[in-house]
Amino acid sequence: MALLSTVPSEAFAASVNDTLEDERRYVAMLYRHVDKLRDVATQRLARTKLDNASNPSARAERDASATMYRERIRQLEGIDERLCFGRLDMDDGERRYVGRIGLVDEDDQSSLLMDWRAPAARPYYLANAITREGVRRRRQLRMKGRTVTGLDDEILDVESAPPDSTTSLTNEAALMAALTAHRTGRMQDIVATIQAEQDEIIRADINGVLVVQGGPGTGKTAVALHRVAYLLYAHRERLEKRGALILGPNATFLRYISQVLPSLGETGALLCMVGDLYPGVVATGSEPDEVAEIKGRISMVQVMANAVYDRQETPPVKEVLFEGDRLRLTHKLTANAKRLARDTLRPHNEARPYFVREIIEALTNQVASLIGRHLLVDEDIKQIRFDLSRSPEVHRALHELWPILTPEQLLADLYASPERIEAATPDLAPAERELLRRDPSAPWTPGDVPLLDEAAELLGWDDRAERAREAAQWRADLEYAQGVLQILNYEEDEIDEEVLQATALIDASTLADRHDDDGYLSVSERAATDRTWAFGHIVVDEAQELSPMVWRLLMRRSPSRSMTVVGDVAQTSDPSGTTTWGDVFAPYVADRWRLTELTVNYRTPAEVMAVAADVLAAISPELKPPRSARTSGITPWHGQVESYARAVPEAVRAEYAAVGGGQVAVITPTELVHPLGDAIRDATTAEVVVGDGVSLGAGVVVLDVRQAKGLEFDSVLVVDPTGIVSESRRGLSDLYVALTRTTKRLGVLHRGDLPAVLRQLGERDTTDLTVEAAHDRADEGAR
Ligand SMILES: Nc1ncnc2c1ncn2[C@@H]1O[C@H](COP(=O)(O)OP(=O)(O)OP(=O)(O)O)[C@@H](O)[C@H]1O
Repeated sequence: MALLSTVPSEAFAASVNDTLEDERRYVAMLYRHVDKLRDVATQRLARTKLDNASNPSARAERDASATMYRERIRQLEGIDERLCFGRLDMDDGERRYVGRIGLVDEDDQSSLLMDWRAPAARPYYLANAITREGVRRRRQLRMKGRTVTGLDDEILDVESAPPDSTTSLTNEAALMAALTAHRTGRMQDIVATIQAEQDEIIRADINGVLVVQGGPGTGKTAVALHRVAYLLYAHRERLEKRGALILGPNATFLRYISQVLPSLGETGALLCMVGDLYPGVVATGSEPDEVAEIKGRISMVQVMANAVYDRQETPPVKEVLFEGDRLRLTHKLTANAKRLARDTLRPHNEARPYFVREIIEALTNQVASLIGRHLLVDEDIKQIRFDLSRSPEVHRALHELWPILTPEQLLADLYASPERIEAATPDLAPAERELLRRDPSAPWTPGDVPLLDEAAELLGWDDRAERAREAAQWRADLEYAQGVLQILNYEEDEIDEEVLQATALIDASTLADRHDDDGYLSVSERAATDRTWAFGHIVVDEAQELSPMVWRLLMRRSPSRSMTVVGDVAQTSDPSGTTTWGDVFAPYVADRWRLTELTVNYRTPAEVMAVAADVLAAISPELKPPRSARTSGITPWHGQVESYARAVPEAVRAEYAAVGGGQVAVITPTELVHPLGDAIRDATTAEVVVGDGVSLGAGVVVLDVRQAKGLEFDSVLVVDPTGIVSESRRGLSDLYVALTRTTKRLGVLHRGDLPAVLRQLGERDTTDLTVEAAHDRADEGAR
């Protein structure tokens, strides 16, 4: 992809000025249109709220309408910023304004604004001087709030361009402005500057598994999110019914990307991490890598099957007391009942009635023999059978022989018992078995989620109705609370979700009968509460990190195998993750998956990428680094220091001053995150946040590599590279991730020798660092 400059001449700039007013008028008209649409939706919402629906179905209808109007208002608010960002002038004189949503003139149905996803808007991203696609001029509108502040024109038809105009092939001016802007802690959409190789992926066929491999900063996440917006537009009916799932690596990352889809006018996708994929379980626990690695192995499928098998017991003999008689279930009897139940090929809980029926039949025969069969008529036998099936002793025996199990119970019992672990894991070494042991009171971890899912399949566990009821209740609680807060005169956008939840506790029982129908749950809400939900499309980000067991779970949620999988096999940190895409998909789609690559790094400047390339070569000489879209003119540096506690806060102060209002990240081994965070807090006036769940807008954040996955900052200080490399089995990949989080500046601080792979860093005198920091402090004092 060529990235050429647009350098407007004076004559060209003058003509731009002439038209600026016209564009301002046009865009103002578009905003008036949007305001009108929003007013209509607001009025309809108000009217719907007044509707005193008298029966459950009318209430469900009212709530569904209210949800629809609220979504519409949210959509129109989301697209307000840079509503219109470009214009195409076609050869035949047609003008197409391109923006976030489509708007039409109500009188003549002509297009006022074309949705960026419409086929007719595509030349905006693809046309160049060689393949013009009928475009004569492409115009970028620069906006501040709702006002057009400038124009960038590209004349694609050289013949008709002003004689001294510069012809360029791409939107480089706008692209570079976007790439060098300060990071805010929230990912921005790229709708105005999507590049051709990205556009191909965004609009690729929805069917099948599409793998997008790309180095750091190549826009994989951005492309994946814009692809969801595109698919929601192009296949709205399918995705409205089945929903779209976006899976990301951690909560911080999900918050980081959470604004992108709303800014594209889409709110209908479900954002999750692996820990959320088993409804009803909050998998927030953590565990050592080696435990997670065992749980992620595909051999756990057999382990779970063994664990279930182990719960179907056949003791040598089982005695059951019934009305004073001691009945005997011999091994042969229970084994026979077990075989019959298993032969049904049903999951454990569903096969149980067959087992129970056999056992009750066997016990009925015994009781009949004890009384004397010749004395009994059919009615008596029926009565005995009935009494046995009501007997607590019989129930107890049946429970011991073939218990009804929930997935949580199966897994908790397994982890709690060395004997059960041994029985289920014949192929594990004793030390590995020991690693699986866990206290039943410990919280579930993301590694447990696919095992619970596997267990649910094996057990035939179905709690959809219960989950749906819970979700309906939750939604009802929130809406009630919202109502209360509005009575108290809060504006809707001042109400944060935690306050809502607290207020929701006021009167849960009133709510229960106000919303006794769950028919108005949105698709995402229904999908989130249903373990067996089949999504219309699944997007997986940082996909290299997923274990084989998680892939198995995801394939269950995508029977149509409609997936977009984005990742970089060079950035794999998780010991269960993958370094070869073929290995992931072969079991599910053989070789029927498509691989596409992104090759340009939009985040990391060339100076930093040159350093990271050596690390990449050390991971695997076959891996090629992406090409940086720009240089920064800033040399990445390293400094050897005696004490991190002293040097890091000074370096942070210097970097914070250097990025002037931007964001600085310290990326360091996990054990240093909190100690360094504390030391930095005392040394800077900036807001400093530390560790997971970071507030994304803070000036300084301190993270380990996993927490920094997928994020980016104006300046990155990597502290203790040797510690990062030795911290995990894939330490070099972690170092590669850490180095490539910066959009501008990179510094590396180390106590011992600099790792050889970082030899391209320019050496920096650390006394100089202290002097610079002191200088900044003096400056601040002067201000
Ligand atoms: N066409 C584009 N126009 C403007 N900005 C872009 C474009 N493509 C990518 N970017 C920006 O480049 C940065 C990196 O993008 P993104 O985070 O999607 O990359 P990634 O491939 O997912 O990176 P990583 O694998 O390192 O997490 C983001 O700030 C993104 O907005």
